Amino acid sequence: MESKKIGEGNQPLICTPLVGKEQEDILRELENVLQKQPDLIEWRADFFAEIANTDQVLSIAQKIKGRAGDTPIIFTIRSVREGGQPISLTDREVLNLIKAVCRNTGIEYVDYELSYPEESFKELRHISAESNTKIIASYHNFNFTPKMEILINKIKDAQNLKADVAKIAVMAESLQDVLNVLDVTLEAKNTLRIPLISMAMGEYGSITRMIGGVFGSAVTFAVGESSSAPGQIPIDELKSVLSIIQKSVNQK
Ligand SMILES: O=C1C[C@@](O)(C(=O)O)C[C@@H](O)[C@@H]1O
Repeated sequence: MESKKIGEGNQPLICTPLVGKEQEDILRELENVLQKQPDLIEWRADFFAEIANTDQVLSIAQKIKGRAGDTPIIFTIRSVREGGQPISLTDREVLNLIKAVCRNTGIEYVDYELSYPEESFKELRHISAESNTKIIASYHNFNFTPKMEILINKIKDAQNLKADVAKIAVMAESLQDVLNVLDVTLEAKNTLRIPLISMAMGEYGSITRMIGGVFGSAVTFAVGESSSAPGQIPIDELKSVLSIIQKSVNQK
């Protein structure tokens, strides 16, 4: 299978998360998920019980990378501030771990939140450029959908920080929120130099996971085995929806 890159092609890529707590759960989940043939796999390492053990994290990351073959991997440590699991690492330790992943695993993408200081971003940019690891600069709001202007600014920040990909995930509390996320996505598609991954979470938000690609979202997250956020749809169902959309919409 040919390896797909975020932002290439006119179809959104489907990413499935791994959320196991122990090594054996993660590797078993990986086997199941691979059978469903996602375009990308995200390892949500904040779920891993031994995240404070760098050697363990690197060893699992290498195993995931080795087993996934051409399917690119995203390494993510989602902070509690943005809806992740509580972990014992400081922000500095998180940065050091992500740098170690860049240097030692061959993983293609690392997620780094826009809420980290600009200096940390520059440090990561420097290291990840050496290893050719791409940075996804992300913003999450698990409570509500901020004003469109705020979302646009987050996306611009990602580009200004020289991230390779921008990502926004916000909780939709209404259909208007869904429209706003799609509106921002279309605007970014027409004005941004880097690809955007956008989605809304929750019941309403699941609409964006199906049609976000039409408006310019480069990736949509789906359940392979377990969900990592509210509103994610099982990958098989999402694939059916996307193939119908692909047939009926000429995405340029
Ligand atoms: O940022 C995202 C998007 C996400 O929050 C979602 O809503 O699908 C799921 C997370 O695992 C991922 O890191």
